[in-house]
Amino acid sequence: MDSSSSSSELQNVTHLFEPIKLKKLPHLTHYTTNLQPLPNPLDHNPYFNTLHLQNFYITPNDVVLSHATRFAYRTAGPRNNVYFNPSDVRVAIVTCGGLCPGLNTVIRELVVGLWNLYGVRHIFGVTGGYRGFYSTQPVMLDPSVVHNWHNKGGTLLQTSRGGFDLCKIVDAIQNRAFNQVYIIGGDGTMRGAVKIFNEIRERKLNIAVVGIPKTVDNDIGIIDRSFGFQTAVEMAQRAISAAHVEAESAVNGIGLVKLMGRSTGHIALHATLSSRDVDCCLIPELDFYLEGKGGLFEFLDQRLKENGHAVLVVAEGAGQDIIPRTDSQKEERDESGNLVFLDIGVWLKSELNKWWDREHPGELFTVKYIDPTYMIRAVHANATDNLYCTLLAHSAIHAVMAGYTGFVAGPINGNYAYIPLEDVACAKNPVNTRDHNWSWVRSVTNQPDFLKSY
Ligand SMILES: Nc1ncnc2c1ncn2[C@@H]1O[C@H](COP(=O)(O)OP(=O)(O)O)[C@@H](O)[C@H]1O
Ligand SMILES: O=P(O)(O)OC[C@H]1O[C@](O)(COP(=O)(O)O)[C@@H](O)[C@@H]1O
Ligand SMILES: [Mg+2]
Repeated sequence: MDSSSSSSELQNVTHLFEPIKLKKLPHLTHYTTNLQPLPNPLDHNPYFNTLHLQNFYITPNDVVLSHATRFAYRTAGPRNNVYFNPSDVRVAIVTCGGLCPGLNTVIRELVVGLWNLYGVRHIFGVTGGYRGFYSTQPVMLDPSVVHNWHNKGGTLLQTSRGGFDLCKIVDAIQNRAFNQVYIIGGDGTMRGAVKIFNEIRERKLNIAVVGIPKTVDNDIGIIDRSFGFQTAVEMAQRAISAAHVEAESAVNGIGLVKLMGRSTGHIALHATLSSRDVDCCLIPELDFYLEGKGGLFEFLDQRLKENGHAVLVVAEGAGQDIIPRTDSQKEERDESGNLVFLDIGVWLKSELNKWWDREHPGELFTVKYIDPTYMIRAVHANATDNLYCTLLAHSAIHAVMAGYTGFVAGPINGNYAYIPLEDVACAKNPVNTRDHNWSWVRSVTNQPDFLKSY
């Protein structure tokens, strides 16, 4: 008899059955009147034989579970009924914040999906980020305009930071008679999107607002990961590989790579784990120090003695507290209000050189500093990210056509779901330096824990 099925082996798992709460999604019918459900136009789409495909439409019983939070979310996909007549739909698509591989794919798939799946014909791109709503003319988009956009990096709609003027944005949405607004952006953008959604709800307008989370840093919570992240990690690995070659080819060579990661070190962590050439990975979530017992210099000294070279990866937001700043530098912000960082890579390189001259005067030593910052995000998405972008765009379209609003589409435990916009705007996604992933990094690098023992 299989011992795993013996009753003596069974364990009490009642904690698995604690109640799970379903996250409610805002729907246009919650605050507007005279909206009637219509049959889904997919019923007559030659490519989707909805009558013969079993369980084609998602029902209210279909949910995606988040094991971490014990919440259930509505499953993404087409619904039986829609709340927009395709011929009345006027779509606005906007990209905001920094670049991320896959932005153009999402735009392309929104346009093609709306056009081919639902027969929507009035689709516009708002150019240059949030400010574009009130400062530029929207551009008309159709499948012929966007057909090859998935092969291009950046955003062909252009983007920007700052320029968020709630009243002007919602007035412009109203004046241009947009009734579906697709907002692609990061954490800052999602906070703006919540305000736009609330204002539209306040004005009782029949306009759906959806957020499509974009962040190369992977700093948005709840969803499994953001699109473009895998592509960025792949590009980061190339920089690490070059740093390794440079370090190995020098006497006492250090290869230093600075990677993106404003407040989270996911790119640095994943590139470190997948490259295996890294001796130490420094991220914003982990305080570190240079001098003394357990510090970075002591560790590198040892590595150079053992291996003759070392590779150091640092996320841009790491160590910002230990770089000396002038009073004006402490106040400096970008247009969106994000603190302007000092260059941790440049500072570390200079401190490393000073340390070596002090401790090992006259001995050969080289630091090769590689800053691939924009190279890792200014590329088109790889195959996995392109597929992800496509599913995201289609998920967003199905829910908006079904009348949902104030939500974000994204994968949870590998399943596409709809999440209230407000939840996503508040959810950060820091690297947990107390979990097994970080222990794994340390076991790969053997780097210090930087916990001072005195
Ligand atoms: N709290 C906020 N409320 C309203 N708009 C915001 C907020 N934070 C950022 N934004 C706007 O969102 C856009 C993108 O924000 P930013 O932080 O630059 O990039 P990201 O969305 O990629 O994090 C900018 O136009 C910015 O003005
Ligand atoms: O020079 P820019 O365009 O402001 O972008 C730099 C920033 O963009 C980021 O990739 C994050 O951008 P988002 O906040 O737009 O996701 C950070 O890693 C970096 O600090
Ligand atoms: Mg951001």
